[in-house]
Amino acid sequence: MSKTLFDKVWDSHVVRKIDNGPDVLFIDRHLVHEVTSPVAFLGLKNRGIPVLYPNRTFATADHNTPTRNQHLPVKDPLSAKQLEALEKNAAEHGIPYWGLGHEKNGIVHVIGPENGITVPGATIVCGDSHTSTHGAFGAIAFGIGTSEVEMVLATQCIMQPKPKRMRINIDGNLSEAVTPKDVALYIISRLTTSGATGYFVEYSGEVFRNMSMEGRMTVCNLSIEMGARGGMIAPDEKTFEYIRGREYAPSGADWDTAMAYWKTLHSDSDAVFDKEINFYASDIEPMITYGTNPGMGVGISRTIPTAESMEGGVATYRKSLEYMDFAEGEAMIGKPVDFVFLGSCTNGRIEDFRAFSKIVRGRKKADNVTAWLVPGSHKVEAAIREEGILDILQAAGFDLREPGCSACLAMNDDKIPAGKYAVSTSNRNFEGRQGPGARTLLASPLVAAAAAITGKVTDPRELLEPELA
Ligand SMILES: CC(C)[C@H](C(=O)O)[C@@H](O)C(=O)O
Ligand code: SF4
Repeated sequence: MSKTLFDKVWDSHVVRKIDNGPDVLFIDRHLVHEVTSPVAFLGLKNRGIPVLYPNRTFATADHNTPTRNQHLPVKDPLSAKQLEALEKNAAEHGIPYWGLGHEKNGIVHVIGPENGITVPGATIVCGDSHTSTHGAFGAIAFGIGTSEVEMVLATQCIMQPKPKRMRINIDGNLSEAVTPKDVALYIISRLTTSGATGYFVEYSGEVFRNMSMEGRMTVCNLSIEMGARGGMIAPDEKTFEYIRGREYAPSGADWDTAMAYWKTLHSDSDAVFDKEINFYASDIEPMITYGTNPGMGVGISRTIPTAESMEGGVATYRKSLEYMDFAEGEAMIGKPVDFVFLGSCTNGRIEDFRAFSKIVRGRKKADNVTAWLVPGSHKVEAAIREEGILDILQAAGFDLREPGCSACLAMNDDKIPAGKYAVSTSNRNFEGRQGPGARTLLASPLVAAAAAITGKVTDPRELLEPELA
């Protein structure tokens, strides 16, 4: 029988089917961070249960971590406590732990792929919603709650109702300065933040085939922001090349066995989806959000939609604009910007720093902008130095911080002050997300770089050298 990619991976991990209930799924890889794991470990302790497969579990510190002076003790007492708890729990259960300063440390969704933990056909969970990122490799990856983290630590299984299948197809070629982030923000603006609720999405078509692995990760990362349980892309040569030789990836004869399986991981030509959606690459321009959810995005050259043009939720819409201190019908171009944040599990990878540096090369940071450039991991940081990107950034008046989630959610020292506008490459623009009262404009690294140089919302196409576009 023909199957979708999602069905192939899901069905091969079902340990037991419960009548009229969820499936019990085997979980290949479990990623753990300091925020959602302490209570789960405590639960195990109280019940006297060990971690079943410590070697399928990987722990990193990312959310509560400072992005300056990581060699010094963490000042915030709550953060310090969370980090200590994770280190202690990992040591007690024999789980690899990559704490602050460790060469493999970084944001959980950046380090998984980087170290070859993320592979096609795997089931991957983490107590974190953006676990969907790992779907870029053709894995089924989704976020879970703390009680489920405990369940996975104890049994390496999870109970999950099977989501429905959606396919989003985009053919054609992306225009100049249109990045994977713009593709994702475009999809969410069209589907809304609940448009894929109850579904697991497969992205297909030329646009995703032509995308780098980093770009695919950005798109899958944002799947959760349209309500999807996760998103995935069929693995291809690019995927295999990315994984080959990474530390936790299969090697030798295991590589050949893995490849034989991975090559079967695509939706069969006559596979049936519960919902299919088609968009066209030529309709997408560099995007920016104007409101307080990731679905409130427009092409950067457009104006803020009027309340009348919104389908329902006018009161929420108006409240959102009030929070942003924006008015209906205003142009986005030219809006003043106080902060620029380049980083997060959405856009904190090397390709994002390359894109940012393309625009800032040979120019100067605007005086009115505070810029926080935060690599997603130490490996990204090392690549930024090795590729000479740091020199370009420094010459333009920027500096680099140390890896972590940083201003993506302000659970650490990096908080955007109340009332200030931040062009941010992260994934959420909810009220207070980047700090109490902070106002977030989600965008790509190119749009962020253009804002950092001009001090206002600027179309990146104006600043790109034609041959670099
Ligand atoms: C802290 C964590 C539970 C949270 C998540 O699940 O996504 C965070 O990573 C976020 O991005 O809001
Ligand atoms: S970078 Fe942001 S979205 Fe990603 S895991 Fe950290 S807080 Fe969550």
